[in-house]
Amino acid sequence: MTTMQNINSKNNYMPRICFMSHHLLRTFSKPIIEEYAFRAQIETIDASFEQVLSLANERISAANVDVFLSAGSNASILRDGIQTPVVSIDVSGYDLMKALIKAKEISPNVGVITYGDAIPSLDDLKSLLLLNLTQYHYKTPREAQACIQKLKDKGVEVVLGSSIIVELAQKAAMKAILTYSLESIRIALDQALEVGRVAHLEQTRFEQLNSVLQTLPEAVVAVNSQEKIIAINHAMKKILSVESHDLRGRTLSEVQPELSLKDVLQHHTEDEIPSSVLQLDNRDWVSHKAAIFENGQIVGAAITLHDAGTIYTADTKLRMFERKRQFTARHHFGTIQGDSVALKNTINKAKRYSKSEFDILIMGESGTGKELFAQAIHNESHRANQPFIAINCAAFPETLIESELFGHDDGAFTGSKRGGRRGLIESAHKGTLFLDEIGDMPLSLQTRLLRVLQERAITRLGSNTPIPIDIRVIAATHQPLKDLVALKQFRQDLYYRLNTLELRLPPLRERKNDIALLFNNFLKSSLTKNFKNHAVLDEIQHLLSSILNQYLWPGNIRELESVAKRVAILLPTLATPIDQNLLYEELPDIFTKHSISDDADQTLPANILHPHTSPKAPFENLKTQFDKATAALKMANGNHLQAATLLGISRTTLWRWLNK
Ligand SMILES: Nc1ncnc2c1ncn2[C@@H]1O[C@H](COP(=O)(O)OP(=O)(O)OP(=O)(O)O)[C@@H](O)[C@H]1O
Repeated sequence: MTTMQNINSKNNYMPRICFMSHHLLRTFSKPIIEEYAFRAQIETIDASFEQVLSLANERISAANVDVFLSAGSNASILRDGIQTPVVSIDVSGYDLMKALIKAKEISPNVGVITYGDAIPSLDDLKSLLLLNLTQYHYKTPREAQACIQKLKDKGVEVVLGSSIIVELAQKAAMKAILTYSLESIRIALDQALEVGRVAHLEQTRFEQLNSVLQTLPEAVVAVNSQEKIIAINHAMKKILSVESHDLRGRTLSEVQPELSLKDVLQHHTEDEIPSSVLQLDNRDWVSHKAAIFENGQIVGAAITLHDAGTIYTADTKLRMFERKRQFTARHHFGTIQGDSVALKNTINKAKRYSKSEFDILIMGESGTGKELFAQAIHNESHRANQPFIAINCAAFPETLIESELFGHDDGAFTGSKRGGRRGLIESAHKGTLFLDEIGDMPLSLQTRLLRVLQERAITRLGSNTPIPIDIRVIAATHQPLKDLVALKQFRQDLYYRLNTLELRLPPLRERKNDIALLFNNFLKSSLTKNFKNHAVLDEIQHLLSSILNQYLWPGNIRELESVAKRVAILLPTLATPIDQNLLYEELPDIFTKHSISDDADQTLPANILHPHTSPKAPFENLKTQFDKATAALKMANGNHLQAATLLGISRTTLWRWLNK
């Protein structure tokens, strides 16, 4: 029999209590249940032993119970079999005493039958109340029946116990007294109200979290400390091809051994567990496992699966985003540091060039700021709000640079993107195209580039249709392009086309006035915010000033910047007076004799002092680029930058030659 009492009020939540008891206890409790009808929704169900769990699970599945209220064996069965909280009606010492006194009025031969264990304190009451008291306990209905029989055989006339015992005793024509009191039932109901309220709050919180879990694109499943599934989202159910009801009471390892969380539960680690890749449902997944802790105790674990395909796509998008960022120029003339007349003149010239629409050729050694100037010119020009696209011609193999620059049409080559892809020249439409290391551009591409510059139209690879474009080209090189023209390595017509406006950037050794300023600025911006040792800072600036001035700076400002960074890392470890040996160790290039300009005329080949002279001597007799590169490296004692400078090529080109 079931009865649902009262309805729920939205503002004042009434916990849903399921009172599961033997019908005798229900009848006995009726007045109290009625008393609580306005404080809780109480459903009373008559059940005992084997029916208890299935009836309870029905309520749980229908999600209409917060707490179970039960007594004796029912309470114990429920506690063992379900996760929902269970409050039990307990027999107090006072209840027992009252029942025993009542029993004594009937007969001095009294039997007490309890569920589970015997009550040790009963023996004291025995002598106190002058009773002939026999105590038995049971676990199953059969044992309960056997206890009754044993008492009867002993001549016991009155039996105390739970409602099941009372019923069995009455059937055996014995007198019986229910040990529970109305007061104990009231106490249990009060407790159930509180537990039910808390359980409801927790359930609401769980449902909120669960609904968040359901919206996640990642597949998630969580287990308790016995690895039983406690939460799972749609994405995970789909991968496992299961429904929620298939999962009840099952461990994750049973459902899908590959996702087993037993290792996490056993290893008790709060450290991050490395992710791994697995295959399920014909797809690759990146899995993350983590333990769930509560007050320092491991209470469960969770596993998340990320679709590897989605990760690849996200990675590509991030790269695209990164690439887009490369399409903007950060620098302007204000960021170009230096007070030297040589630099000021160059800046003024560059500013004038910015206002014109002609293409520009920037010449200068590696690290003199060619890209910096190109960006500044772009930002000073009327194209400032349009794309600035930089491409390093030395960094790409010929085949790749062609499609990077010109783009391709659908099916232009194996693996070409469907729908085609626009190249960098097209992407620079309305803006500036910066072609760094133009001297390294293959001849075939020089021809195509010239056509683009003359016709102001671009034809993608695999297409015949020219697309009109409006770009300004700024090309840069550290190589003597005129010499390359003479050697027929650079097209003369392209050279004249590009150098309509020519900007020569002075190497650092030609503007020594700027060295200290640049070094100090780079040093300060590389120091950590909490570095406050001004004495060390002053001493290092003083110690290095003349050394830095004498050095040739083959890598120019880039090299100066990296020297400043190395010093910035060293500074926090130094104390005054500074141990100069530490400086020698950290900056061997700066301190080597070969680097000092006073000696340079005797010790270095001519082209390091006059970098725009031809790279031929002393390597012109060597046949292959590899031989030239290794010979230069040997001469530069393994220093790549110096070797590249000796050859008159960029470091990128040096690497390329070495890999040939
Ligand atoms: N005058 C300057 N003031 C501040 N920083 C500068 C200056 N000149 C160059 N730099 C810095 O030096 C580094 C090298 O500059 P950039 O890349 O423009 O040189 P580059 O001549 O294009 O070099 P490469 O030929 O090797 O490509 C960059 O970090 C740049 O910001």
